[in-house]
Amino acid sequence: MALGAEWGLRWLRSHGGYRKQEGQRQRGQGTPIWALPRAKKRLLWQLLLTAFGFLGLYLYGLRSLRSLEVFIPMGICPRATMPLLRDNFTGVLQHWARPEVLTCTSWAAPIIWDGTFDPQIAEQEARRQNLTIGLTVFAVGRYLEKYLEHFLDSAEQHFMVGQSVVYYVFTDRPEAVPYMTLGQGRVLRVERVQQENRWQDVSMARMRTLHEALGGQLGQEADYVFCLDVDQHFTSNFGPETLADLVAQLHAWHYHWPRWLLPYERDKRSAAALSFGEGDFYYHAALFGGSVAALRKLTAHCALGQQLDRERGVEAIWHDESHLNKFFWLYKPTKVLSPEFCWDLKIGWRTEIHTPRLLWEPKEYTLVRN
Ligand SMILES: CC(=O)N[C@H]1[C@@H](OP(=O)(O)OP(=O)(O)OC[C@H]2O[C@@H](n3ccc(=O)[nH]c3=O)[C@H](O)[C@@H]2O)O[C@H](CO)[C@H](O)[C@@H]1O
Ligand SMILES: [Mn+2]
Repeated sequence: MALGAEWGLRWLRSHGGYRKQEGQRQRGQGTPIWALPRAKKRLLWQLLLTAFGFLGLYLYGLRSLRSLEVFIPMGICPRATMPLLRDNFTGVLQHWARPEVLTCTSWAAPIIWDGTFDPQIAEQEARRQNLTIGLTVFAVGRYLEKYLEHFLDSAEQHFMVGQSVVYYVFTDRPEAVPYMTLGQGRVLRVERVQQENRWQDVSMARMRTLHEALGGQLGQEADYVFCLDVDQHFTSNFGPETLADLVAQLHAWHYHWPRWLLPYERDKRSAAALSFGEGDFYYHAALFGGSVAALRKLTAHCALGQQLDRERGVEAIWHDESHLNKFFWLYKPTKVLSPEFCWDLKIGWRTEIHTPRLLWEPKEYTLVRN
């Protein structure tokens, strides 16, 4: 406070000085900076310093403020729940390996963190079950050139390595999909979708398209499916330990936040609305997955909610993500992935993030969005 007052006084003083010098200013137009009167120079410096100060706060201050959120506890698993915690592919989870984070939900679903599961056991189990795993991704408009190749390349290196995988690329320009040499047991199918006028519509239209695909060939050939955004890439092993009937991803920016602060849709007119007592976690729409039957239900629910909103002339704040969050509130995921599975480097370094599996690409909306 005292500092602010001091700053204000100094500013007023120098500003007054400026006014006094007004006449001089007009006479001396075009005067170089070193020849400016003292008061003006002081004002100039103060403006410059303030601008740099705000820039610094914006670039580093907010980030350091954000890094304090790790001290907001995520909660702990009840002791009675711990022995029950199983990964459907690795068996009992070693939740004691990660005491600093939340490893289960209140409905006893595991939250998968690095170190709590054995990836090799999961791989063997998936092979034993002879599974085919689908990976869907949309690359419409400029998202195709910007992200698709890197996304697929990285998936070849890290996504379900050693398993049968079928990629489904949905795009408005199938001919522009880059040619890829795929590993054994992996195929890529390209499906045409229409371009939409707004990027929000491309994002939301995914739910209906996925619903139809899951009812068709994709649903017949895959046992489990993951549906991903294209503006990210795999950086480490993303294997069968992530599989379950209904899989949700904790949003990297919100996993420490108290529930009432989470960016759910609050407008009651929207089908996605959650009131302040509702919601478990904030889930990220850039990654969700599950069995074909569960995903049929999820995509039908979200597509219908979006349709109802359109008819009422409203749009949920985070589009398909808002509807997804409503769905996961009503129908709880059977497995939750820690933010390690879909991390944003912009958040900065955190001890609890051991091995990021997917990384967000830097957001370059002006380049890719309409
Ligand atoms: C940090 C942030 O702001 N996150 C929100 C933002 O995610 P994003 O900023 O990550 O959205 P986005 O631009 O990645 O769009 C979602 C996905 O749709 C596809 N796509 C989208 C537009 C397009 O013209 N072509 C195309 O192919 C593509 O696969 C893309 O990855 O928006 C989403 C949809 O509302 C969610 O609400 C997210 O929470
Ligand atoms: Mn995205």
